[in-house]
Amino acid sequence: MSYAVKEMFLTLQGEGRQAGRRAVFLRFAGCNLWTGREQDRADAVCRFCDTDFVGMDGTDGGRYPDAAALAARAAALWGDDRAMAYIVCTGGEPLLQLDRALIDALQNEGFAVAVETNGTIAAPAGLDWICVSPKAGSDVLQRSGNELKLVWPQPGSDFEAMEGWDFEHFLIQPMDDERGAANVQAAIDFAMQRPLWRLSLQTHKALGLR
Ligand SMILES: C[S@@+](CC[C@H](N)C(=O)[O-])C[C@H]1O[C@@H](n2cnc3c(N)ncnc32)[C@H](O)[C@@H]1O
Ligand SMILES: Nc1nc2[nH]cc(C(=O)O)c2c(=O)[nH]1
Ligand code: SF4
Ligand SMILES: [Mg+2]
Repeated sequence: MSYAVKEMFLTLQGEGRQAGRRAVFLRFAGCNLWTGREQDRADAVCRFCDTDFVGMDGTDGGRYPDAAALAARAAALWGDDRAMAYIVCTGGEPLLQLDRALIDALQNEGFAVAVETNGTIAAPAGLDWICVSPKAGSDVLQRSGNELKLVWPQPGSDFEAMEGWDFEHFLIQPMDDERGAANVQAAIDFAMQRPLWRLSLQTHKALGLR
């Protein structure tokens, strides 16, 4: 199978329980909850997305013909010492494309393979780290994983039901939009009221990292 990739780059994971970890980011093109076009945002299921995932025009973007070719380029971005090699598959919605063949190829290059998903598509077997970020108004099929990261505030999110899902970590992350500091305060209030949940900040934005 071929893969449509928006961009790939080396940075630090900015969010969640792996924040601060050196990581290759593999951003797939396309999402099932928004076209990515601004004129469609108001009618989308997911309306707060902070990411351009349209097309294949970013750094190291393009259509990769097979899993081995994509994994080889990711490995070149990481460098030669693969002892702690870590790749975050994101998007867009990575589970539209990430399959067992690509997970195997990435692991053969020495990567631990993480995914950032909206949870509407069940994850393939073999992943090393699963982050599910539910979107209000969508049906979450993937109810297990390593971390559940809820962007807040999101009216209509059933966070009490989520607390019964099978995750190691529950994170509450302020929505980055024009309300800015009010959303940060809302997330702080949430974490203060519900000790199961920890605050997750998008540290890469504050630090000027990609
Ligand atoms: C761009 S999404 C791509 C992966 C997948 N489609 C998903 O939604 O999880 C990566 C992460 O950024 C989060 N995110 C997107 N827009 C955001 C925003 N405006 N503020 C805070 N987090 C946001 C998502 O919830 C998700 O956890
Ligand atoms: N540094 C950095 N950390 C991130 N964590 C999740 C991201 C994403 O867009 O999925 C992201 C991103 O785009 N950059
Ligand atoms: S599901 Fe993820 S990639 Fe898709 S629009 Fe929402 S935040 Fe963006
Ligand atoms: Mg991002």
